[in-house]
Amino acid sequence: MKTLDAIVIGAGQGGTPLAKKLAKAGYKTLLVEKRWVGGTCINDGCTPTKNMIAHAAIAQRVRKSEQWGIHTPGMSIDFETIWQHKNKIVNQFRDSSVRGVEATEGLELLIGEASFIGHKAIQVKTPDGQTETYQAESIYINAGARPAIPEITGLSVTPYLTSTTLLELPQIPAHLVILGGSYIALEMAQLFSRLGSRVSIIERSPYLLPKEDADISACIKDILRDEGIAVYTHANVHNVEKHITGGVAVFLDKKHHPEIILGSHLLLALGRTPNTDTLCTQMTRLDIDNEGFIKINSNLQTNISGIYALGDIKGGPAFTHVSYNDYVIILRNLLENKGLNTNNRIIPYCMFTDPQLGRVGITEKEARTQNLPINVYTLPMTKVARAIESGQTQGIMKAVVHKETGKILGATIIGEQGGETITVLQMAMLAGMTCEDLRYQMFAHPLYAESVNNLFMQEPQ
Ligand SMILES: Cc1cc2nc3c(=O)[nH]c(=O)nc-3n(C[C@H](O)[C@H](O)[C@H](O)COP(=O)(O)OP(=O)(O)OC[C@H]3O[C@@H](n4cnc5c(N)ncnc54)[C@H](O)[C@@H]3O)c2cc1C
Ligand SMILES: NC(=O)c1ccc[n+]([C@@H]2O[C@H](COP(=O)([O-])OP(=O)(O)OC[C@H]3O[C@@H](n4cnc5c(N)ncnc54)[C@H](O)[C@@H]3O)[C@@H](O)[C@H]2O)c1
Repeated sequence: MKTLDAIVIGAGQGGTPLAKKLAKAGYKTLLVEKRWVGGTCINDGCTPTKNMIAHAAIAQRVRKSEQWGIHTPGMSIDFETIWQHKNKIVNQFRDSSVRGVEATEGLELLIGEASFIGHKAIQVKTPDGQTETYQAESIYINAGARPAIPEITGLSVTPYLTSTTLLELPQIPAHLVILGGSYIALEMAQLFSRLGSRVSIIERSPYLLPKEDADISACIKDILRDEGIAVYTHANVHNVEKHITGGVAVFLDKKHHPEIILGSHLLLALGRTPNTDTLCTQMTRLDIDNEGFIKINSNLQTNISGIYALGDIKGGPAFTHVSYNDYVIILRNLLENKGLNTNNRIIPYCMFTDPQLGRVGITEKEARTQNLPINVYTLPMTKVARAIESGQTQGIMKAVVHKETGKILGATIIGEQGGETITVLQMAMLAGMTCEDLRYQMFAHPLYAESVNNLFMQEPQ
């Protein structure tokens, strides 16, 4: 068994930079990756979807161009070019990550699947069928998650796609039926609808995006329906089956929905399952929760001293920037003794529908559940100068503010550039600024950010 200073399992968004920095700091480090360097974000997540979303946005602009006096008759979509462009960008990002790893002295990259075989010891099964064994005092687990495939009657004999396999499909589905109504579902729904698919979304909860406030979910639902996407909420899937036409049939329980939805393709967007099962975490007695996520403390340390977990595999908000920030915490604590932790991290995110949904901090319903004294400010995009000038008036700005301190607890912006504009509020939260400070702050005119003044000039509820 080979002994190293550090082993990083999974070349995801936290693991890759961590492995490089550990090696640069003089730790003899092994980075084990079972598939592709870059993990979900680069290969199956953010990069390919955001590239395809950019293509779809152009299609939509052209479609709507006539309203602006620009005539573009004869528009058509060449999916092969879109698909190849997406693949090119993904390969470019992946290759650049591989080059970065390979150029790092003291870092060994091993392609293969790691699993624990004992306390701080792993085996790696390589693609050529060999098995190698390693041990290290420090082990960092960044093995991520994969699409969840829950038990649904008939699913085992029905063809289905996941977010990963949908991106590998070299054609536009005629009718994409999506189970789930959260981030993956909504981004994919609008993307493929704009490229020409008919799209139906089936969400079990009463609202799309069940974690968001009901007014925010309703706003997103209206936007998607306006584009011709069928949305069924509060809809229970009874069973699915392969249809005689070669497509799929989804049978619903709910009385006020059609009993059967027929589509050409079925996409499961029902959350993600942590990759702890294949890691054999019991061999090193790691604490795992009921859903399979690794339990960690606020320093990202597991129950075993020297073993850390970062990114999606530890549960909590599953975003690339969270995984990256986990790496920053671990590294700076190790090398700079900073004493950083995950407590009170202000976590932003952006759903890349068009318009975007930018979010930071807590929602109104979370604040009310915690019995916090709050003021809620809202401003529809129809009152934002920049939005009116640009013809992008769908959406809403919303902020939850502590009644006594005036500090911002959370905010949501559905709007063109919503993800960028929410960052203004995130920075204000980090700086401890109050809504009073922002009400009178000077921003360049006529940016979307300028509407932060107007948001806090509204009468709060
Ligand atoms: C379709 C889609 C779109 C998304 N869009 C966004 C977005 O716009 N913005 C955003 O912030 N987030 C987005 N996400 C979420 C984001 O991709 C993840 O939160 C992020 O990639 C998590 O990174 P990670 O570091 O935890 O792990 P991952 O990136 O998942 O990396 C884990 C790596 O570990 C490897 N691995 C697993 N098991 C083993 C093993 N036993 N041995 C060796 N290697 C192993 C895997 O092959 C993988 O490469 C999206 C996700 C999806 C699916
Ligand atoms: N822009 C972004 O940052 C971005 C984009 C895509 C994905 N992501 C990340 O990927 C993760 C996974 O996304 P996701 O959308 O798959 O999962 P999710 O866990 O966010 O949502 C799953 C949805 O499926 C619904 N559902 C569950 N079972 C169902 C059933 N049987 N029938 C109908 N609906 C059902 C749930 O109510 C929920 O709305 C997210 O947590 C997110 O952090 C981020």
